[in-house]
Amino acid sequence: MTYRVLISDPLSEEGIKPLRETENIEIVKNPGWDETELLENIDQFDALLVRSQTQVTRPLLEKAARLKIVGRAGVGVDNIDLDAATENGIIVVNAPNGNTNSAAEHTVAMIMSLSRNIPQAFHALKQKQWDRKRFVGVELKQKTLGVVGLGRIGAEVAKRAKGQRMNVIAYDPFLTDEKAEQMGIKRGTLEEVLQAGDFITVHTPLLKETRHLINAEAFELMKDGVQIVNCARGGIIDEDALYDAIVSGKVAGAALDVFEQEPFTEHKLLTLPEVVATPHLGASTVEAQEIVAVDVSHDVIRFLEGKAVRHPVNLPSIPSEAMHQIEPYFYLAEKLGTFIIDLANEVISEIRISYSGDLSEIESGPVTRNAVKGILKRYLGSRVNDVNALYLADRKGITVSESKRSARKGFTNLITIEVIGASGSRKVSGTLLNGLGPRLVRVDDYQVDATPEGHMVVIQHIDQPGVIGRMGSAFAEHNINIATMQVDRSDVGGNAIMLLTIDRHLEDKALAEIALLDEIKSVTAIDL
Ligand SMILES: NC(=O)C1=CN([C@@H]2O[C@H](COP(=O)(O)OP(=O)(O)OC[C@H]3O[C@@H](n4cnc5c(N)ncnc54)[C@H](O)[C@@H]3O)[C@@H](O)[C@H]2O)C=CC1
Ligand SMILES: O=C(O)C(=O)COP(=O)(O)O
Repeated sequence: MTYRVLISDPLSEEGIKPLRETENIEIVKNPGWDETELLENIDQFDALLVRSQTQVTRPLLEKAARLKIVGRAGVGVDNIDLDAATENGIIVVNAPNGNTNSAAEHTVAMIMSLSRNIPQAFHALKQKQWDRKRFVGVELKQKTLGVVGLGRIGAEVAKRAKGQRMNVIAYDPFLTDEKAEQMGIKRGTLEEVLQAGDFITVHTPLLKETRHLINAEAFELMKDGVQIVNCARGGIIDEDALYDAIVSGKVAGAALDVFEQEPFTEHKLLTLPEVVATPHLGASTVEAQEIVAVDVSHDVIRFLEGKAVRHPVNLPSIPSEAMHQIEPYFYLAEKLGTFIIDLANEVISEIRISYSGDLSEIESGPVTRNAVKGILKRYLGSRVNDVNALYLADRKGITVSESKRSARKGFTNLITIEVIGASGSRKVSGTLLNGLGPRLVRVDDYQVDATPEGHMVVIQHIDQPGVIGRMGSAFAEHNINIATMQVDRSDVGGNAIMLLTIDRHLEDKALAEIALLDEIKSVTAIDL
């Protein structure tokens, strides 16, 4: 199968080498499509790689019938409708580390441009004006830099500011006193940071909570003559409020790399001499572009090869060590899920998944998603995957719960999936046997031992002499070879179960005839 990858923004050619070197990947790079053409063509692609320009909207994602993954070669994913991606089972990955250094360096360049009026002075000189008085600057030494958002980039900016002998005060909901002390900076509330900064730089993502975080009231709190830097996202600062604050003289200068609407050629802030700006260049270095493109290419390859991605945005990120531990259970969980929904054979309202033994200590979320995927596949086909399994279960009104028990129950690891429908509860348990792979070990309360794959049949019957023989003959009559057979019973002469693996699918006609035999209570064919 050939995977088709669309690259719709300028990505480093060097950086996408891993994709070019992977067999079965066909790349369409920068075809120059406008929004309508992109919408018309998106259904031909399995993967879409973007930077910040392409707007990955709900209509686009809903049209993208083949799309499995969106790779953002950079950090901010505010140009991607994450809810729509999740609902449509499309994983979004980004490259969060590759451009940190470049964005931090750009921020420092912006702070220094502001403090020494470099862009304005250069512009005047180009206009043949040798004007030294107008461009007297201020030193950074002993000034205070207020950092709002001390994540990867904010922290790098803080370190560099310390190199300029600035005092740094930062606000981030995750910043602890210990971390601040370690970095030699001060921790403050948002208000304290706004009040203390001679320069204020924002480094948060653009979220509902951070939209217009720096607004008219925030400017009111600031020192007169404060200078503002935004190399994070347009929209964190209210541009109208910034314009007013500059015109009123409250803000002495602003350096902006990002804007509420991009791209543009006319902007009212750019009419002000106090504003210096770049067209979203924070990550635009040869080095950063190569790293982010390599990172995102590797994640796309990993995903298309069925491996866990390193930087998921719409799935919880699992450290690779933990992933290594749980990945072997994905297959087992999915098969158990499909097995139990076929056995239950009715609309269910609840899924209970329990983990025992070693599994009680694992990060079980991804395993649960695979179990739910196995169940929902029977309702929803290939539309369901790890990304949307829980969302789709919720939308179908099915509750999913997890429990953990450290008791071993005879197995070092055991997953039990119970589904509950109108006629009651059905459950199945499976384990991963060291060196032997996945095993189905319990169906309802009966002990079995089978590999959960291929064609299986579950027969509920009465424990009486001759049933096993008659069953063998019945399958032989339909020319179906029985590969394995497991039998267990509740008590002598009571209810019993037979679990067969057979060499081909059991057709409805044969199943109906077998089900008519005496002592047989039910026959269920399960194809895993
Ligand atoms: N101009 C450019 O070309 C580039 C811009 N960026 C942007 O820079 C920003 C920061 O990127 P990273 O440092 O990599 O992200 P990050 O995720 O490492 O850091 C963001 C920090 O913001 C904090 N935060 C969230 N809400 C907050 C709030 N209400 N108040 C204060 N702090 C809050 C988070 O706790 C986190 O520590 C993002 O918006 C990203 O899109 C990133 C790279 C290049
Ligand atoms: O990584 C980010 O968040 C950026 O803003 C960089 O954007 P870009 O890839 O240069 O369009």
